[in-house]
Amino acid sequence: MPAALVRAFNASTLWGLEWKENQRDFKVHRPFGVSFICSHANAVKQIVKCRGAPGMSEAMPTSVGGLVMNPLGKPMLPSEQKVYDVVLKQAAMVNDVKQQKGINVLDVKPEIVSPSTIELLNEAYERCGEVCAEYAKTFYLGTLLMTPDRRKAIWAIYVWCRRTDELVDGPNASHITPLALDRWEQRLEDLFLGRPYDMLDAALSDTVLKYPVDIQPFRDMIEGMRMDLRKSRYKNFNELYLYCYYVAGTVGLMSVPIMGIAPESKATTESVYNAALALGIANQLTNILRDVGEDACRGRIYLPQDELAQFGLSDEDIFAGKVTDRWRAFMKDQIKRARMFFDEAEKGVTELDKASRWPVWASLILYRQILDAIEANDYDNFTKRAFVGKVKKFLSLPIAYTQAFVQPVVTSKFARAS
Ligand SMILES: CC(C)=CCC/C(C)=C/CC/C(C)=C/CC/C(C)=C/[C@@H]1[C@@H](COP(=O)(O)OP(=O)(O)O)[C@]1(C)CC/C=C(\C)CC/C=C(\C)CCC=C(C)C
Ligand SMILES: [Mn+2]
Repeated sequence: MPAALVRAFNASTLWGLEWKENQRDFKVHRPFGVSFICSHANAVKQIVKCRGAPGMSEAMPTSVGGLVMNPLGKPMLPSEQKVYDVVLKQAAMVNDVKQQKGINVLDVKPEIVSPSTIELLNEAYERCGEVCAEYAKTFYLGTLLMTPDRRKAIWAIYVWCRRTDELVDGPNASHITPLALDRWEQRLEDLFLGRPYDMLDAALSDTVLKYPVDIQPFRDMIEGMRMDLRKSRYKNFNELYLYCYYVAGTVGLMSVPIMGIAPESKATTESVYNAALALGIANQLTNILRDVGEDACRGRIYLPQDELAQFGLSDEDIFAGKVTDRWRAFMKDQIKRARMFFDEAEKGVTELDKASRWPVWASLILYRQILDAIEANDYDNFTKRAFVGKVKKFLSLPIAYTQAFVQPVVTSKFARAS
């Protein structure tokens, strides 16, 4: 348990727990600044009491025997706690504005721009759509199921993410220095202030003006790229989780304000953000498992080193690229974990605005099938690239539709087997 601070609080009720430096007592924060010091046992009682209150999310971390547990029922890793703080801040921001203004902040703000600007912006959005279609057919397919306004906003976010990733993965990657990433971050700050540098930035600048999108996940994605520049090994899942948050969990947080939360949803805002975060993490873990061979060719191993060792595997085995029983057993474990994050994400999709559920289900089901494809390749992710064929892709659309609009009778297992 970190000495400084363990927080397991619900931002909407403002109940909180602080682990005191003496490692014995907790400070319990209550709404309106009333707080008190109490023993560990009492603090656990308090937090259990607070979680039992109506409207509390099941996705919230719980405290068991002094350990903060994650939604998967495992003790929370330090990086999970750090990321969870971001989720709470994102959700608290939305809740604050909602309370102050008494409006649904996830509604689109009206456009107040001249016709010529609208024309230029439309062109910029069109270009973003073309880039998305060119680089990511599956995501593009998902965006076609969205309302036109949301589709444009997601294209703009997609393009910014893709350009950010290209800085460290693209053809000029070998020339990219931390300074270049600092400049990219300055450009980001500028576009959030309404000062876009180019057309594609202008589309995002317009999007963040219209939707309540916070800058923090964007900054964090750049941080992920910095991490990619300085690191090619991950000691354990704690380190890998943080990387996955930076480069992919952030996409989930960026997308929620666009997708919108259903006005009739009873879930807490943070539980929806948490599910979106889980979808990003699940996607990235899947990406990593699909690309083991490709990444190894670039000298990169995005797998927890301690878990590899537990299965008697080392870097040399990855570079040798032989599918052995040890490798299969290791992969089974990794796939199981990725699926747990997909399952966690599922809980949040139903809470999204009705019009957004279909595309999100579609992308979830499609991405999850890559894990099935790795299994079908007998875990050979060294020489074979797992992919979902066109027929399966199109068959996923009605399944996603059923999940989104009909009573959700299709379970994750059924969707996987399709
Ligand atoms: C409540 C709830 C479940 C809400 C849904 C929230 C939501 C829409 C989440 C989306 C999560 C998502 C799509 C994450 C993307 C993860 C990802 C693929 C990250 C990639 C990182 C780096 O990986 P790597 O370098 O190993 O991979 P490549 O070989 O380079 O591909 C990224 C490349 C970072 C950049 C991410 C993107 C370019 C994708 C951004 C996608 C969107 C904005 C589209 C989201 C749209 C739909 C329809 C889900
Ligand atoms: Mn990449």
